[in-house]
Amino acid sequence: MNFAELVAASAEVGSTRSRKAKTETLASVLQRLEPDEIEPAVAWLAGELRQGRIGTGWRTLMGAEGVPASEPTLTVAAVEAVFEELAGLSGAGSVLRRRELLDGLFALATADERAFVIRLLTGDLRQGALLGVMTEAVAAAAGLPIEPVRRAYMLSGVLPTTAAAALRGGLAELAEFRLEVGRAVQPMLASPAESLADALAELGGDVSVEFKLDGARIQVHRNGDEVRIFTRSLREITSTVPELVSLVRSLPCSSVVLDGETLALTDAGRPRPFQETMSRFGADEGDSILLPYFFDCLHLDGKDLLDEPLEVRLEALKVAAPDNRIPSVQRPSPEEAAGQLDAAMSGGHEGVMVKALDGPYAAGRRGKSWQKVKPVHTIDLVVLGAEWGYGRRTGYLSNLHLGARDPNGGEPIMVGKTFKGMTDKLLAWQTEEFPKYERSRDDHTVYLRPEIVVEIELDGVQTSRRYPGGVALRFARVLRYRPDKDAGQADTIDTLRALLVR
Ligand SMILES: Nc1ncnc2c1ncn2[C@@H]1O[C@H](COP(=O)(O)OP(=O)(O)OP(=O)(O)O)[C@@H](O)[C@H]1O
Repeated sequence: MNFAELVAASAEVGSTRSRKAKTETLASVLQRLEPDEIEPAVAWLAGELRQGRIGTGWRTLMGAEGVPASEPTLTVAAVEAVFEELAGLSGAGSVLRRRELLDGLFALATADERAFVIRLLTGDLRQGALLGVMTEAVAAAAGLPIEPVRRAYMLSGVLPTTAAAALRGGLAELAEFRLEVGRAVQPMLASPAESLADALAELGGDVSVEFKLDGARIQVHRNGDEVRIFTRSLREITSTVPELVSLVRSLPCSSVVLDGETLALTDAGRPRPFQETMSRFGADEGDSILLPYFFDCLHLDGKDLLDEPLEVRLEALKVAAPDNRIPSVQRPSPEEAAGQLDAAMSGGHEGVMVKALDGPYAAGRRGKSWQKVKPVHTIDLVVLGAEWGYGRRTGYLSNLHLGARDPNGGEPIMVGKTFKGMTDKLLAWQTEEFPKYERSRDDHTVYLRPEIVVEIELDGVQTSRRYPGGVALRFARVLRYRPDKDAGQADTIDTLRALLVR
């Protein structure tokens, strides 16, 4: 396929708010691709490179000048070949070769194609929010129902691979995706419940009511002595959490996949701040000790359990990790369930999860069979920009512009601003970190690529004429940043609108 067609389709997807129009445009591109072009094209349309980052900063790119081509001649395959070579470069001569490759590519590219390549290589096109729409487009293009595509995506964790399988091999090839010990799957998510009583009323009595610990999600894979640990967004963190690795290695089983939450505790046994847990997911090993609290078992000793009801998975969990389970009660009376919520809150935790005991592990989407009950209302929003502070905050990036996710895969929709809840340390961090995501700036504000997710505590929302989504936050304050989430996992404008009616 001509690269120009893909570039035009990407622009078209970006310029409409309609989910249907986006899906149709994407599906029509997918149908016209050569088999080898499917994977790169799906990645690019979501603003990603299959090769990850390929070391071409702004500076290198801006050096590539000259008159753009007047006629498009590049193909998707030809552009991918250049990216492949760029990704493989290292050592002596690589700077020169990079320059040559980019110059060669730019000489053949039209102005639109150049702009697309630059935005792709700098991460400016990255659109986690588009993944849901893309999954639907893959199903439509392949003429398949959505469920098998979603399931294969959950099992592979990689949409381009899933798309290639769906389009080239249909249902038969999708069915070949299995849970593979060692390869992360998309985690199952929960829906928010209004209250404990509501969750119990909706799910009936056959539930597990578990502490909702305020740590960070982990997915643990063990095959014999080999252990791998992943975050919520499927990033591998095995090397930074040695204490979890050795604990998992000592569990009484030979192969296992566990889902859980990890956190560090104070000497008094209370949870340490979330930031401390997250910092252990970075490069440094830190000095706090992380403990795992498992709540699900997806595989045990050769048997896949994804399609088994939760009750069976919890039995397996009892066998695999008897001493590292999250506190839970099964089939509680309403009083026992309320007692569980009280116990969680007085232990310094976030709330409880109420889970249907007959539900399979349905990943990737927010289902009703897991419901979270949290007395304090928080939402995850995308940082769109920050204004320079004044007075005591002069020189610091302070007032945040906040956006909710567009469920149809468009740019986040601005819903308010806040400069509340920030410590001096956080202000310093924002000032240092935000310019790395800069899209543009004016005298007052640095505008950012929509990638950073922040958890906001709020009193509610109100209707607004000023903001484009028709809703604005009321008394919003920063609770913490969520480096374990990307913009595709932020809360949607619909979630905020639903708060209007409360
Ligand atoms: N017992 C539990 N069962 C499942 N998830 C739990 C449990 N305790 C804590 N969690 C955490 O809660 C999250 C599930 O809530 P949700 O699906 O809303 O994800 P989230 O958006 O990260 O949640 P939140 O923003 O409320 O922390 C999980 O990702 C996990 O990290």
